[in-house]
Amino acid sequence: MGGVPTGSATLLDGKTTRDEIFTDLTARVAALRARGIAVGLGTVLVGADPGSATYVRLKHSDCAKVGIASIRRDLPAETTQVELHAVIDELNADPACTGYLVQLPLPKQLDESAALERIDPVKDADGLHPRNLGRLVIGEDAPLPCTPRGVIHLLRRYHIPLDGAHVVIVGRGITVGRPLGLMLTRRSENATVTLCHTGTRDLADEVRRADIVVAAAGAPGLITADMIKPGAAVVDVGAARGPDGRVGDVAADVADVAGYLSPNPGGVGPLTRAFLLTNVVEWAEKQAAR
Ligand SMILES: Nc1nc2c(c(=O)[nH]1)N[C@@H](CN(C=O)c1ccc(C(=O)N[C@@H](CCC(=O)O)C(=O)O)cc1)CN2
Repeated sequence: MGGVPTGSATLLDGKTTRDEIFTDLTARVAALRARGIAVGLGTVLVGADPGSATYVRLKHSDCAKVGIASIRRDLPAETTQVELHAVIDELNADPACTGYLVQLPLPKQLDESAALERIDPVKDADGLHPRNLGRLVIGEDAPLPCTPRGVIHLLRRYHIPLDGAHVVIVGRGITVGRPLGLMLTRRSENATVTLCHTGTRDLADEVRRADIVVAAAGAPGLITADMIKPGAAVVDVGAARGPDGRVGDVAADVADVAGYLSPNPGGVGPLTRAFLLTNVVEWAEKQAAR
């Protein structure tokens, strides 16, 4: 589970793909700066979850690489909803912060939906504000959630056909499964999607029909080799944390059956970060064009 697969599948290399995106973003940020337009990404991290702390740290080091200013708000685990909303209001009002995110998950005492709704939708770097998710549902322009953007970009980068493909997504969360299903069924992607979850009966039968499997359940080892159609593309977005770090949903022997497989780490994770920066740069470019 997780790590670099050793079977015959072609690896979907997220790090190289991320570097390509960063090269492009660096030039676009410089072009904006030359026109006097600054781009600034903010993060709000509540508590000390080790996974979340790592992701936030990496997001800020990415900003430095492409020339985006970054603003950090790290709050204690016992932060109240009122205190969290005050920080969100502050970032909404800060002109140096052109886009930001609240790192999920939040500690149990906090209401995630209320926090996401409090973000100014034009500063929603993650595409998770209900107005922006609603715009995705009705096919209007909006910032798109970063991990689904990363999954689609990685599949396209390796020329894996989406048009007419049967994609089985395992996981119904708001950061991956639900928005990915909406994005893959747009006319531009034209895939057919089955959205599975922990309550799906005969999960193995559903997965076996897929040309492309996206595993985003956070259940280590859930997807095994016997569930994979030979030659299928398998994208592992699972993000459980084991004693040795991040652990994906896909068992190691899937690499012997799949045609393509994303490593985890080193697959979609780096692209989640790349598309976060892409969202803020795209927004700045749209503003500049108005
Ligand atoms: N506000 C949000 N919260 C969360 C999101 C999100 O899109 N917005 N998604 C996930 C976590 N996530 C983004 O924050 C994320 C996941 C993975 C990575 C990443 O770079 N992973 C690396 C390994 C990093 C490491 O552990 O050293 C990889 O897979 O190679 C970045 C961001 C939940 N929360």
